[in-house]
Amino acid sequence: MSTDDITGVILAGGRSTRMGQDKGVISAAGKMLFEHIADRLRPMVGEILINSNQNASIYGQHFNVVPDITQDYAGPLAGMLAGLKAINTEWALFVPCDVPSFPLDLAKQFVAHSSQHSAVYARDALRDHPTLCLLSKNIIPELESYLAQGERKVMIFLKQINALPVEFNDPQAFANLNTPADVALWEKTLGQPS
Ligand SMILES: Nc1nc2c(ncn2[C@@H]2O[C@H](COP(=O)(O)OP(=O)(O)OP(=O)(O)O)[C@@H](O)[C@H]2O)c(=O)[nH]1
Repeated sequence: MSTDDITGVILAGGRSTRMGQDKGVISAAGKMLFEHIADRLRPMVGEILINSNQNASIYGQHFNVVPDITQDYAGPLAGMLAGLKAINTEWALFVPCDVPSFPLDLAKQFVAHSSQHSAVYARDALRDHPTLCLLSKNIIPELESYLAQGERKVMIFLKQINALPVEFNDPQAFANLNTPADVALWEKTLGQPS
């Protein structure tokens, strides 16, 4: 599998209630959060899409925007379904808009482990990070039926489809920015422009 076989999908479809405004477009360390994600993602994929349910006029200046198909904020899996249905490649690499220091070798490690699996996801020594995952389009029917049953949990779905966890060493890489305080800390520590 080459980078051209993978579309990067930035997951920015949540409500951002803890942040108080759409996380994807807040400014941090000189750029909007989704731009930090896109810059990191760009070398890993052939094309980038953004899953979002708001601010399409901002995201749309940079990338194609794909809103959720399912109703009522059904969680990140809704964004994954929308992304998988929109891509022109077999594979989608999903990264949330609020994990700006995600591993630089994310796609490389996922691809190295994907030959026997239609789904792989990240974990570190402490926890699973199921919203960072590489999924094949062929899981769409299972995902549709899971969501149609009213189920929402990403990790349970990934287990159900026998997704493979791929371990990464640095838990810091998965720092998740949910609040303005998280953003301020990230800017101070990891987010300084080099
Ligand atoms: N498409 C889509 N993505 C979602 C939804 N809810 C959360 N996400 C995404 O899932 C990832 C983790 O989101 P959370 O931080 O748990 O939820 P959030 O809505 O962004 O923020 P809070 O309202 O503060 O919980 C982010 O990339 C979100 O954009 C949803 O209903 N639809």
